[in-house]
Amino acid sequence: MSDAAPPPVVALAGVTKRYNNGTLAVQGLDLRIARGSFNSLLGPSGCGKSTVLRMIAGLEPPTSGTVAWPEAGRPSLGFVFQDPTLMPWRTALDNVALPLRLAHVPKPERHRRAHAMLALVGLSEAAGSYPRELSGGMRMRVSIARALVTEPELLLLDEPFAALDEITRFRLNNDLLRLWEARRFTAIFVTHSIFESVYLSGRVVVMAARPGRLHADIALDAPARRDEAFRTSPAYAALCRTVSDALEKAMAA
Ligand SMILES: Nc1ncnc2c1ncn2[C@@H]1O[C@H](COP(=O)(O)OP(=O)(O)OP(=O)(O)O)[C@@H](O)[C@H]1O
Repeated sequence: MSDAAPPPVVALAGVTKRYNNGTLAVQGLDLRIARGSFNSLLGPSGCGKSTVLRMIAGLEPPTSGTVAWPEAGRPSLGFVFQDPTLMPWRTALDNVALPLRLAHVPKPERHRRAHAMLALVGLSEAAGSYPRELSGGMRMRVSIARALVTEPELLLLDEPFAALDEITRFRLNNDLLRLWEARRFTAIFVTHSIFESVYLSGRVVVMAARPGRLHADIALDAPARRDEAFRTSPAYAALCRTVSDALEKAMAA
């Protein structure tokens, strides 16, 4: 047995992104993401968080530097956006089943898997409902179920809960954690919220803006199980203070 750390799922090395209009969105970013970890990217508006996520997803090429998959090649990916982007003319079940349909999974099998995912996000009752009949939180649950139905190894989430009220957001934070505990996908979660990043992640990567760069990389020594008791604990408050201090420095940097 070797003591060497396992290779990361994804490794960004010296990644710079300059858009065609000249905006230097990200400069010289080095980032390694461990398998099965839950990571948040936190930073002020415009610091390049979404750009980093899009480069990892392969939706945007870096201008220089590399995005490499050292482990076993590029894993399967799921992407959750801030807007649930559901098809209004399809039921919740059919929206969740869509990636399986695109992958030519036979109908009985895709319905079985879509039903199982809807059950996992607590929406069994809503399988036959259309998006307009669902609340914002329910629509986001459908969107998460759709991203997870193919059982991706890497889940990328770009401020998925930003448009939701705080109570729904807290509930969905818990849902996401329970899904992560059950499935142990690798997660990279973009957020503006210190509280959310600390609640969800084992690691918070704080970015600074203009140009977007890594400012601080904070490992969170928090209980294995995050729940409402953790949210109201002194340990949580102390971790939020640590991350808040780092963010304040990032904004002044
Ligand atoms: N397609 C694009 N073309 C040109 N500039 C872009 C493009 N996408 C993003 N930018 C610019 O790149 C910078 C980083 O944007 P990005 O959306 O990655 O930041 P962010 O940290 O995710 O911001 P926010 O938190 O506000 O969503 C910003 O200055 C933005 O205006």
